[in-house]
Amino acid sequence: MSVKIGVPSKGRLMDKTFEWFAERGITMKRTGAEREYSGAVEGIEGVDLVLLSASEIPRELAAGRIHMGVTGTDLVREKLGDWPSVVEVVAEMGFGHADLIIAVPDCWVDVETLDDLDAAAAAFRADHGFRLRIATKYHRLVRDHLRAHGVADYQLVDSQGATEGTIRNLTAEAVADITSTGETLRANHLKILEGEPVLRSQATLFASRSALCEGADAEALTALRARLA
Ligand SMILES: Nc1ncnc2c1ncn2[C@@H]1O[C@H](COP(=O)(O)OP(=O)(O)OP(=O)(O)O)[C@@H](O)[C@H]1O
Ligand SMILES: O=P(O)(O)OC[C@H]1O[C@H](OP(=O)(O)OP(=O)(O)O)[C@H](O)[C@@H]1O
Repeated sequence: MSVKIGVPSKGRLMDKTFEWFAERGITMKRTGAEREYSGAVEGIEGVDLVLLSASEIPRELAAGRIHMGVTGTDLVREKLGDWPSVVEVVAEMGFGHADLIIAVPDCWVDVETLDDLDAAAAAFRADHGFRLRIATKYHRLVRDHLRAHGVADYQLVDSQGATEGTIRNLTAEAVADITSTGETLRANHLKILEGEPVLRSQATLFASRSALCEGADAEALTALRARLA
């Protein structure tokens, strides 16, 4: 079986991934019609390109349906429990940098840190009779981070996009989301809590540890690993 590499199917992550492989003598390109998700690999034998949503790449690696895959560290850590036993980090690729942060409205002048958030959450519950809501799609990472910092009196509400808008829409009081330039937070009058982010993420090339991968062409895999080393 050829070696299958999963790559994000569109946008900057795809373009930068293609550039990264090109710098190592491997040409990846989309083929077919403009909207057709088919691709090809040149410059190395026995390697196939699989174009996928970045958020589905962790699951495909875990299942062993792809042997290698490029996606953000954030998505692998969020979607795979005990991720080091499921995938191996082959290379951090030096692009797609983003921080997973927790943010609250600018106007919450008494809330600058996680300790402040904890106090505000207790007061919020006493005032409103329900727990302060934090909108996010990163449930596992945010829950672990808040537990590690002793924040308990909150609830997560799911938001799969436009998360910074949930406060304006009155469906959450705080958000936990990825930021890179900070523009979306500023535009929505939100400020990041002080301290380390929940996670610093970047685009990373992962290899699957799944037994299903054992069928991959060993020669092609060795040649590919050597090229990427
Ligand atoms: N503003 C940003 N700057 C840098 N990296 C970002 C930014 N937003 C998201 N990312 C990163 O890009 C990766 C893909 O995120 P995204 O949520 O867009 O993927 P997706 O849900 O698979 O997209 P789609 O389903 O639309 O194909 C994640 O690892 C994330 O950290
Ligand atoms: O710090 P910034 O540079 O402003 O980037 C941050 C934004 O980028 C991502 O959203 P995306 O554009 O992927 O849309 P989404 O909200 O639908 O996920 C992320 O969820 C933030 O909303």
